[in-house]
Amino acid sequence: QDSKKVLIVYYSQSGSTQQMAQSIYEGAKAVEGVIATILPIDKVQEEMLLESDAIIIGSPVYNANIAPAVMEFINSWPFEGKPMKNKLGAAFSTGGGISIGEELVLQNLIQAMLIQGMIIAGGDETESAFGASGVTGEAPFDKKELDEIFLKKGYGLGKRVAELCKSFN
Ligand SMILES: Cc1cc2nc3c(=O)[nH]c(=O)nc-3n(C[C@H](O)[C@H](O)[C@H](O)COP(=O)(O)O)c2cc1C
Repeated sequence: QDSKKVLIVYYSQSGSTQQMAQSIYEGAKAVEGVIATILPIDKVQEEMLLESDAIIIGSPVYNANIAPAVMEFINSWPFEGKPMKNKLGAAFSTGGGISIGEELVLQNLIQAMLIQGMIIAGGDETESAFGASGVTGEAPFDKKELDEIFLKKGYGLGKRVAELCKSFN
């Protein structure tokens, strides 16, 4: 059986969503027989999307919405013939404050992937049921590094998606 390919893609202006992406990558690559790749959205080529078995997408919260660059990225995906259908998808986000958009962004990313016909997975715990999200600007989480509590959700999401990928044929 060929190795399964998990692609982790993100947009990040100030590095927090990138930190979350990195923890997801660590979780995914810990699974044997899975090739994990991590890339900012502007480096993703269509061919990479098409050859991936799973795509995990991350966006910062911008005015309680997906960052426009991430939405543009998803809007650019091929749709004719639904080539993304039945790929596994998952979402992550970081937001400045608690409950001012993180969850909305996860939901919107999930909905966009469902339009593409993808199969959606959440994280490995109830606390990451819609994907992995983290708070970056409100106390006590207003530190340079993303808090361990959020990085752990990211790791668990990456690992779960990679394991699910392996169990799919
Ligand atoms: C234009 C703009 C709008 C934002 N709107 C929100 C918001 O509505 N809710 C929120 O929680 N954070 C908001 N933030 C904060 C970012 O989501 C937060 O700092 C995030 O962690 C940045 O991710 P990055 O470091 O990967 O760029 C906003 C930031 C910017 C630049």
